[in-house]
Amino acid sequence: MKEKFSSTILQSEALTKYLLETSAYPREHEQLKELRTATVDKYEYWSVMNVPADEGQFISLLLKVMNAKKTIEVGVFTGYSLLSTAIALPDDAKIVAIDPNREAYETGLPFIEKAGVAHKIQFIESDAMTILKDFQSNGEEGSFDFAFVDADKENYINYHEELLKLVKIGGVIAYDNTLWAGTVALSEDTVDKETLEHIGANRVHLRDLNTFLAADSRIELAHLSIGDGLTLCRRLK
Ligand SMILES: C[S@@+](CC[C@H](N)C(=O)[O-])C[C@H]1O[C@@H](n2cnc3c(N)ncnc32)[C@H](O)[C@@H]1O
Repeated sequence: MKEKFSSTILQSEALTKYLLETSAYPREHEQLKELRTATVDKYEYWSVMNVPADEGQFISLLLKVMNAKKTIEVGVFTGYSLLSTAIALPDDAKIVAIDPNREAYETGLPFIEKAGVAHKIQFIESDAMTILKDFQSNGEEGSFDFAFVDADKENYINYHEELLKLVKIGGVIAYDNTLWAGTVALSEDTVDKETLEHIGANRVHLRDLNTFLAADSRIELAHLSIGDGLTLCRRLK
C-alpha cells in the first residue's frame, strides 16, 4: 500500500488541535493572535508558512533561557516567528530579519508596531545569502546569539556554513521544517504520485540537511518534533 503524508507530525489532527487549544492559544500574545488571523485572511492556504503558536512559544522560552540579545532571522513572511522573537528579547536587543518579500512583512508590521517592539528589528529586503556574506565582511563574525532559518530549503546547508561564522561559540542556529510533514521518513517508491508532487523537492533537501547536520562535529544537535520539525544546533567551535 502507498503511504500518504499527514499535515501534522503528531499522532493525529485531534492531538495537534488539543495541544494548540489547551496550552498554546490561551497564552498567545494578543498581537501574535492578530497577526496569525490577518495572515489567514490574506494568504489563506499559505498562512501555514507561519510557525504554529506552540513553536513560537518554544522559541520565545529558549531565547529567554539563553539571555539572547542579538539574533538573525532568515525567512520572515508575515513575521509570526519574528514577532515571537521580538516580544521575548529585551528592549535593547537587535534582530536582523531578512526576506525578499517586503509585502508579506508589511502585512505583519502593524501588529509588530502595536506590540511596541518594532525598534528591535532591522528588516532587510533581500536574498539572505548576500547579506550573510556582507555581515562577515563588516566584522559581524561571532556576534549573534541565535539564528532562526525558515526560508528556501535548498540553501539550508549553505546558510549553515555562513551562520556558523556569524553565530558565537555557544550560540544556537535553529532550522525549521526539518521533518517536512513527516515525509523525510518516506521513500520515493512507497509514496503515491499525488503526495510526491505535493511535497516536492524539499523532502530531499531536508533529508540531505538532516544527514549533514548529524555528522557535523562543529555543533551539538537536538532534532525536535515540534511544529513541522525544528533542529537546534549549538555551535561548539
Ligand atoms: C515559511 S516562510 C517564513 C515564515 C516565518 N518564519 C513565520 O513564522 O511567519 C518562508 C519565507 O522565506 C522567504 N525566502 C525565500 N527565499 C529566501 C531567500 N533566499 N532569502 C531570504 N528569505 C527567503 C520567503 O519569501 C518566505 O517569506
